[in-house]
Amino acid sequence: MTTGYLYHELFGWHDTGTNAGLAPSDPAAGLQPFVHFENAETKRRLHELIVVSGLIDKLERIRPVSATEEQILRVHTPEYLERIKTESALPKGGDAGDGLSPFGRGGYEIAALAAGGVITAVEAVLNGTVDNAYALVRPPGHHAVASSGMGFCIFGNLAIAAKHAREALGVGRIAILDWDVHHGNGTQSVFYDDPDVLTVSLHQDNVFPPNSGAALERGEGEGSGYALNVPLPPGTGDQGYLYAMDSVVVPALRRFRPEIILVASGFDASAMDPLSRQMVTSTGYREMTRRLMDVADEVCGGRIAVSHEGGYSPVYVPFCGLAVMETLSGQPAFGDPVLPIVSGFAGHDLQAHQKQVIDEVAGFVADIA
Ligand SMILES: O=C(CCC1CCCC1)NO
Ligand SMILES: [Zn+2]
Repeated sequence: MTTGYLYHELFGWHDTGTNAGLAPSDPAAGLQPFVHFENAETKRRLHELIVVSGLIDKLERIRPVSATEEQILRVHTPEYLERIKTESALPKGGDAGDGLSPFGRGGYEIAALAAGGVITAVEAVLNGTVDNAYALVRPPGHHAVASSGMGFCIFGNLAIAAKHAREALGVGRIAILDWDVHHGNGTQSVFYDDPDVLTVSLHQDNVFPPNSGAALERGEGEGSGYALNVPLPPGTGDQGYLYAMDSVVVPALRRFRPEIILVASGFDASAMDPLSRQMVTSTGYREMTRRLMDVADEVCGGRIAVSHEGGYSPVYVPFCGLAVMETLSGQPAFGDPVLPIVSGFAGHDLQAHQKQVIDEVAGFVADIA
């Protein structure tokens, strides 16, 4: 098993400042400066654990190539691209559009490298250089829509890569699984009317974006039935996520039979994340990856390309990310010292109210032709 791995130190230089990802500091309102939730630390710590654990020696290092304007414009409007480039040239940078997604000077070049990194990883899987790949990129991308960034995202990294695969490389059907704890609204919006791109999002119910990712968001026009959303109740743990994999994701992929599976891999569903209330452990991520690989072996020669999204626990993102990459590469577990704590939490078993939500969405899978 050859697993590609892509990381670049420039991703750690994406400057999101000290507005905590909430609002600019405002002493009168009691808002103190605080590092942005989306900062370099969790990604850098994951990269360093990959190195220190020795897993790096079992991975095929892939060097990112920046996305071209033409590639970015397959998803984003010219006006949006020009605004990002203009603000990126300013001494203090700018914001992708919602006031929560700042970037420093040169932010455009780093965001283009992130999008291009995912393209590079997808190309390596499609051309057989590697069997599967993990692109540890930053800034994230799954919230970005055509005319704006949002939710810490600037460009729709995975959407741009999927468009490239289809329009430049002639790939037919593509499935995109989003297990970031927040709804993959941006990716979904790009392909909402496209029956050749299946988007499946497993997320905590109505966290971000607000009022986004309901079970009845199923696509539109020709794409009706090719968007699946599983809005999981807060507190869902490993067994709830694995039941969603077994009941919705795997059956949908079997019916859809993509030529490659892309994954928006956030670790903010983990049991130690500050921006959500789920309880997934490294074992949960390991098992989710295992199930995905098994169905990928069945339907698309094992072709999987993963793009890093959210995840804000400096302590636990590293171990969750390592578990995914160990599984992708077929390597033994290095160990997770946090696991005894989080796996002991009550509520990891599948709960009736979680099963009810998942079973409702499972009923939609039959509409995939
Ligand atoms: O991890 C994220 C960012 C979510 C935050 C954006 C504003 C409040 C929650 N999206 O996947
Ligand atoms: Zn997220």
